Amino acid sequence: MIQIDNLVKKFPHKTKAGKNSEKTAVDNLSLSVGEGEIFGLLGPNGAGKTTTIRMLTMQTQPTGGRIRYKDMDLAEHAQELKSIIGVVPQHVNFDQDLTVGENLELHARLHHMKRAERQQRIRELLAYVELTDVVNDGVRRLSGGMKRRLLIARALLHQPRILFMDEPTVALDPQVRRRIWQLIRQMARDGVTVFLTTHYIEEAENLCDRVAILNKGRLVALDTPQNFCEKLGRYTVEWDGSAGREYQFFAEKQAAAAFAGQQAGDGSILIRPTNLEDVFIELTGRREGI
Ligand SMILES: Nc1ncnc2c1ncn2[C@@H]1O[C@H](COP(=O)(O)OP(=O)(O)OP(=O)(O)O)[C@@H](O)[C@H]1O
Repeated sequence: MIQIDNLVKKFPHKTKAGKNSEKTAVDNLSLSVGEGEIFGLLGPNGAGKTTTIRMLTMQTQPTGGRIRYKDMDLAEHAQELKSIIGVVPQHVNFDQDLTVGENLELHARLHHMKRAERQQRIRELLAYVELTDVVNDGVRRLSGGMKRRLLIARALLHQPRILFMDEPTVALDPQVRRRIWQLIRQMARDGVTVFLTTHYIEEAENLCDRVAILNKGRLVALDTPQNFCEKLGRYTVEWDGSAGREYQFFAEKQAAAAFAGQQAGDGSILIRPTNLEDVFIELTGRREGI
């Protein structure tokens, strides 16, 4: 569905000495995403996630490389391919003076949808994201979670086959986040391919079929959350070492237990299932600022 080959984005940059230079935000990224998949791009701040999504959604030109949707080159078929993609931006960008319904109406008109089709689709989508009751409310009055759901409804109006979501649950509380996850899973079941960025490891682990870990613009690893954990070792032993918390990974529970047993008397020792955060830390070396 999505094929990315050797994608590069460089920005002009001034060095500390004031010299003109270039900064590579996305460095030779190649990956592919299948139809109906929920694919996550996970990385710390500045990893290049937003820049990648901006290239994939034609908001900025790549410096190099190739993007294809359904075997069609994005650079050659931009107009045609625009109709199959939807975008949920990181920041809420509605017209704040309009109601929920008016915002959707405006967007549908921009997509040249006919009146009857517009009305039906808006009704369907408001029901889908459970916002029917607030159709006549001004968007200013919506909660953060409602605004996110409205962004999703707006992005789905023209029935895109691929939905790009940049940090879909940033700054939402855990309950609202889970509600959005349900909605994303539902969309994937309905056949929409979802490509999202996140810096929440829990989001990638719970929601994504496959996860690409990006660090400093480079693809560090790509796999299913389950395979990532199995490759590292399904069991983690952690304890307070001389240099802070230390971790060791084991494929078998008995081996983890035997290792922990050798440290008898250390009250800080813990055996638990390995999670994607352990994988992320091993691969990026980052324990904070994810
Ligand atoms: N328009 C721009 N001009 C110059 N540098 C840029 C521009 N946009 C992004 N960058 C740089 O490119 C790198 C990647 O930024 P990007 O926003 O893609 O990262 P990110 O992974 O989305 O981070 P975050 O989680 O903070 O949103 C950063 O070093 C950033 O400073």
